[in-house]
Amino acid sequence: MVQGTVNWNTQLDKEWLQEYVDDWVSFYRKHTKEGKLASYIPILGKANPHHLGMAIHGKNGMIIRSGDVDTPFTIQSISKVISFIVACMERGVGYVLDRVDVEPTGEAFNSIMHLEMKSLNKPFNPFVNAGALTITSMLEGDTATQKLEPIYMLFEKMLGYRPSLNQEVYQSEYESSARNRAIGYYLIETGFLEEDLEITLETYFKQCSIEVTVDDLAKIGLLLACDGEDPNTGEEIIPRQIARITKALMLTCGMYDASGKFATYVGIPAKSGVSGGIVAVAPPRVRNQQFPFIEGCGIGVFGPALEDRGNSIAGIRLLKHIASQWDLSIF
Ligand SMILES: NC(=O)CC[C@H](N)C(=O)O
Repeated sequence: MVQGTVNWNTQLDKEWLQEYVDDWVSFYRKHTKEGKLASYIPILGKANPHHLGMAIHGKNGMIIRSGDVDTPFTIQSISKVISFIVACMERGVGYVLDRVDVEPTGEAFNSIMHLEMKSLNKPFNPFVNAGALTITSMLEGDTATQKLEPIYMLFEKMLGYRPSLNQEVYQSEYESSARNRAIGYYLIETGFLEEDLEITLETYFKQCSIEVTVDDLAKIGLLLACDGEDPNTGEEIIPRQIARITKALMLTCGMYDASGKFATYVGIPAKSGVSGGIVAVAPPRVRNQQFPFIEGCGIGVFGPALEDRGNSIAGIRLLKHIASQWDLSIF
């Protein structure tokens, strides 16, 4: 990366950054060949495995988009970030964290084995399925529609529009739900589920089936980079304490059992989903003023070919490259 007195704010800077990012995206697109589509939800297995797209939204208003940015995809596990935030806003942080822990598992997101093996005091964290189902079960309301409404309202505030549900993906998840049901029954038996299992699963599968784009993820990332304050108006959309806990959880548990490696080699909070999305949060940095997006940015990535942990294979490598080029690590 060329350094010097560049302030990375002008049109020329933008063109320059755009060229770099286009090169990186087309280079890492080749890595999609090494990944596999998630097929345990049959419809996700129909995505184009060679897609790779990225959007970066900076606090300074700069937006860089590259690759397959116009393909919508379902948000999947990234919705666990939103349901966690909504649950904390509705019930209070204390209530939520009394019932779901904040520890990484080192196991797959949908592992059942670890629930019993590690003598469950409470589900390990809000981003593994056991924790996410518990969180969804505590959302206010008696029906899935009522529970989802505050989630949609938060999306609307963050994105500037109300995203829609992909009915086909919802149906596909519903029809292949044996493992999530098994986790749900375990949560009933251990007393963690606060709502009827059918309503919880309907809400959970619907929150996972909300359709977004890389720009939407980048906006969510930017809002978290700004500790929950709208970067344009300064309005508090997510209380600061909740935004900060969310980022800590993303860093420690957001990339499933690859979270340690992601924290080590990329060094920013992120959350992925099995449809191939990743939202990453680059908070403002105080050092190295010569780098772009020094005031902070949100990054949205989409690349449906996954590595064996369930994260976008090309997406992770692309983020690792950008983080090292632009010195994004928070450490
Ligand atoms: N990791 C994911 O994105 C998983 C979400 C998916 N809906 C599931 O529950 O299995």
